Amino acid sequence: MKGALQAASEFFESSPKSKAKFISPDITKPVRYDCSNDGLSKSRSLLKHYAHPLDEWIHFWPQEPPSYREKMGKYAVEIRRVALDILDAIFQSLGLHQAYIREKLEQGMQFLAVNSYPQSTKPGVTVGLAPHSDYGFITLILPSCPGLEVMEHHTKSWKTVLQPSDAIHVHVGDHLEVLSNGIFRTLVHRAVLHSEKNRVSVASIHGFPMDEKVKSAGELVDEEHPKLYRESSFKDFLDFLLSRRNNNESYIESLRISTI
Ligand SMILES: O=C(O)CCC(=O)C(=O)O
Ligand SMILES: [Fe+2]
Repeated sequence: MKGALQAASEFFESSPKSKAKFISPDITKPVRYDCSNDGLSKSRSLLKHYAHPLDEWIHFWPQEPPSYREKMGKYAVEIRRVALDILDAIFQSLGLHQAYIREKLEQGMQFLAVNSYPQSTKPGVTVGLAPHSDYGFITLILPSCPGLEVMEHHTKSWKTVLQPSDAIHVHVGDHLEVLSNGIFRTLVHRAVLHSEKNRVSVASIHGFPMDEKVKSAGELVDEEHPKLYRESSFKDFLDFLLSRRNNNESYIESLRISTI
């Protein structure tokens, strides 16, 4: 965990030229650096890269700092193991057929969002990353210091996530809401700037393979519990992002089946 945070900080501190290599308007790129700070990223630089299967993607990752691939690669493998264990427990709690889901997760997507936020220069709350929910089943976040806030479901108010050292924060994403047919709810969250220091975080997002549709599990749909969401894949999610540009609809809202 220390190695991942160190690799993240050193990447953002590396020369503008070495980071610029990864800048691309194409959001489907397996590695992409974005420091444009508009829309979602109010004040954040982002390095996003695919991480599973590691052998397929690691040679696209940054080589600056020289230890980046080794440190972030080690973290990616370990955090995926934790994520799959947590997902196993979640699916078990829902009474779902494990083998099918396990198999899809084995081949599934993992990507890392490596984030960097400057220290806040103004007093009061300054948002670095605007409110959003994540697309996958679960997200595991490793931050260098506090700054994450989550929208509590029942009060609709922001709660600061306490950040004991060496702790990983885990939250539910859109596709777990779909798969569980609304039993697990996606979590809206945002990142605020720290008043005294720069902050980095590494978010690891886990889902099914790129083209695999996620739908509400058959075991959780019956006459009393109608299907609440349309099925979709990671690819559909990317298409949604590309087509959305002009409105603020969230992905999960776009999947909801109207009951009226
Ligand atoms: O920096 C954080 O704590 C949150 C990052 C995040 O929400 C994301 O990368 O999707
Ligand atoms: Fe997020």
